[in-house]
Amino acid sequence: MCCHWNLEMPFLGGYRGFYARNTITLTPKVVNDIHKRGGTIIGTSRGGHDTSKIVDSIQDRGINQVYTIGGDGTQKGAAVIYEEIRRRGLKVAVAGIPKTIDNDIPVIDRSFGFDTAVEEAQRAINAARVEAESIENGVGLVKLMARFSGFLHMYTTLASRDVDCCLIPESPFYLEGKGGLFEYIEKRLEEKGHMVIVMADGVGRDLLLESLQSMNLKDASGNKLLQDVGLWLSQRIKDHFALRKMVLNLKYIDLTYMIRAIPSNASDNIYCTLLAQNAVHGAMAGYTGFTVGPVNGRHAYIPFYRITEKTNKIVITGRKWARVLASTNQPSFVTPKDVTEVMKEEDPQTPLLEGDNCNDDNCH
Ligand SMILES: Nc1ncnc2c1ncn2[C@@H]1O[C@H](COP(=O)(O)OP(=O)(O)O)[C@@H](O)[C@H]1O
Ligand SMILES: O=P(O)(O)OC[C@H]1O[C@](O)(COP(=O)(O)O)[C@@H](O)[C@@H]1O
Repeated sequence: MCCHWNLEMPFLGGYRGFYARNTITLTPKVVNDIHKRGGTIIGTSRGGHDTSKIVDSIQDRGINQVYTIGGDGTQKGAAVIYEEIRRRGLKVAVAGIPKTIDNDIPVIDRSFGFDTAVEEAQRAINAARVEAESIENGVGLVKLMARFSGFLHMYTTLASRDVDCCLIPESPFYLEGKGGLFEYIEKRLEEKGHMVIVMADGVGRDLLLESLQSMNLKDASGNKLLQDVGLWLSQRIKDHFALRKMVLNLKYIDLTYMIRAIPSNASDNIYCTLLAQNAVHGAMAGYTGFTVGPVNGRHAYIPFYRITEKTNKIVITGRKWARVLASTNQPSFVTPKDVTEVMKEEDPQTPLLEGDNCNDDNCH
């Protein structure tokens, strides 16, 4: 990229920034150190996606390149803007840059921020293990972000080797009876005297739906809001052990924003630069309507429709999840009905490549 640029248009505060008319001038001096800080200097928001107003603003200002940075929602938003730009016949390139700690964007190998989040989560797991190890029948319960995809939890578990149970949104679990979570905790404490559980904030939705308050509440982007499942699970585990008159010392660590708010690590810094450069090169070369990112290790321009057609999720009948089960020894909780449903979902009608989109073990 050239060195004498002056980027005057970045809109502040996500999509709503397009019509709020707040912009900031980005110069090399302004952005020089931003990779050493967490968060974003251009702000973020949920909701506020009025396509028509956004494209009006793009048109009024004579913008000819639009770059969006964010997760699967952001890519969907960019795709809709791209369609409207095409409909109006404007000469404007739209490029998406995949940034989310959830790693839930399909097709690409991983999203920017994911590696940093996995690394940071290791520190929490370590703290949970130390706390749990120090006390009789200690259980460290760590909650990490992600409502619908358990990649962060799976990779954290595989990397740390201290995790005894990993609960992800894709794999429904149950508490009571044979093969249930309570039985496993009892067994693990008997064997080891302590244990660490990692959970996503989107797990156990079916169990939580019993609590009516959390139903139909949505955030500004339309994502379903969930009750704090970590506090709920902590209480259920404590109640179970109290009923059985067994000693239990549970330490609950809720890490949600601690993971997302930190500066990116070295590998993500390099990756981010590549994504940014490739996005600019794509737009300059005349491409539009794409998300940039590596596919099986090769950087590619992927049409929006491929990115928005589904969400990247862990295949609970796949090899990678099997590795987690083998390394933790936790019950799989999977029933034959779950397997049939996964098989149905994983039967792609229009494969992109063989081993499409890293859901299985070809990519990460
Ligand atoms: N299907 C969609 N069409 C248009 N805009 C969308 C769509 N889904 C999400 N968005 C917009 O994208 C932005 C980011 O989405 P969100 O789900 O909050 O975060 P993320 O990008 O991390 O997934 C929000 O402003 C939201 O309104
Ligand atoms: O409370 P907020 O700001 O809406 O964020 C919560 C959600 O954002 C996410 O962290 C995703 O964030 P990013 O896509 O920005 O990395 C989800 O895992 C989580 O459920």
